[in-house]
Amino acid sequence: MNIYTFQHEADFNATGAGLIASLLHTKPRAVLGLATGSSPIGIYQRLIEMNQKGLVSFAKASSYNLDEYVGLPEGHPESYRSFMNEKLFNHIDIKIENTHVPDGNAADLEAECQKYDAMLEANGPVDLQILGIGHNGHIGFNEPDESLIGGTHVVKLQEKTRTANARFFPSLDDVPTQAITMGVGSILKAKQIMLLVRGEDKAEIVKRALTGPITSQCPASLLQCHPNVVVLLDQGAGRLI
Ligand SMILES: O=P(O)(O)OC[C@H]1O[C@](O)(CO)[C@@H](O)[C@@H]1O
Repeated sequence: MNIYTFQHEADFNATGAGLIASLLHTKPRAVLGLATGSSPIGIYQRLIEMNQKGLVSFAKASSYNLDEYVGLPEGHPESYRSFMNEKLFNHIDIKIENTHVPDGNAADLEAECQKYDAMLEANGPVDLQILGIGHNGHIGFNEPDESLIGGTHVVKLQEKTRTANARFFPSLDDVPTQAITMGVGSILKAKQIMLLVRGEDKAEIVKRALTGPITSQCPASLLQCHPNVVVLLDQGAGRLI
């Protein structure tokens, strides 16, 4: 595992964007595993700038997002599809039909999960999976539990997760209680994983995940088992490493 701690936000973003861009240079048809959250936003912004200057192209690439809330109306500003369109897809040359986010409004959520896994199986493995981490150690929305699920599934969000995300909604009651998430098995199948973490409030969980015991009570600790993980931290998140 290669862990880098950055003093300056610009270097964090340039390194993350550079890794994605060099993958696309060597493999234009790369399959990208994408994440929402605040940590990748600057990297997406940088990729938009590079794409608009002709320094990188997504024209042949495809993407699979980690997760989506269940039950938000289509076009809701806080849905992860809206986030991705707004923060990245609408501004680069990726073909929107090659971008995939689980459908949290599917009439049959179980069938939607199976469909997502079948697509990943057919078009994967993911070349580069971007991840954030929750305060409780979740990756995607794989919450700490006695056991974890390998494939895409519907998950009940923990109160800690809903509270952390309440800042994006009018009130806690408006935060969905369920989500669809790729499972840890699918995440760990990626050829390379880039974990992005910013903020002092994540320092404890970063330390537990990267140096503590490997346990389902901290899903991000499973990353210690993966052969090709790069971790980008800002100074706050890397304070205890
Ligand atoms: O990037 P941030 O703001 O630390 O947030 C990370 C969060 O985003 C997600 O990646 C969203 O899918 C979650 O796994 C995690 O809760």
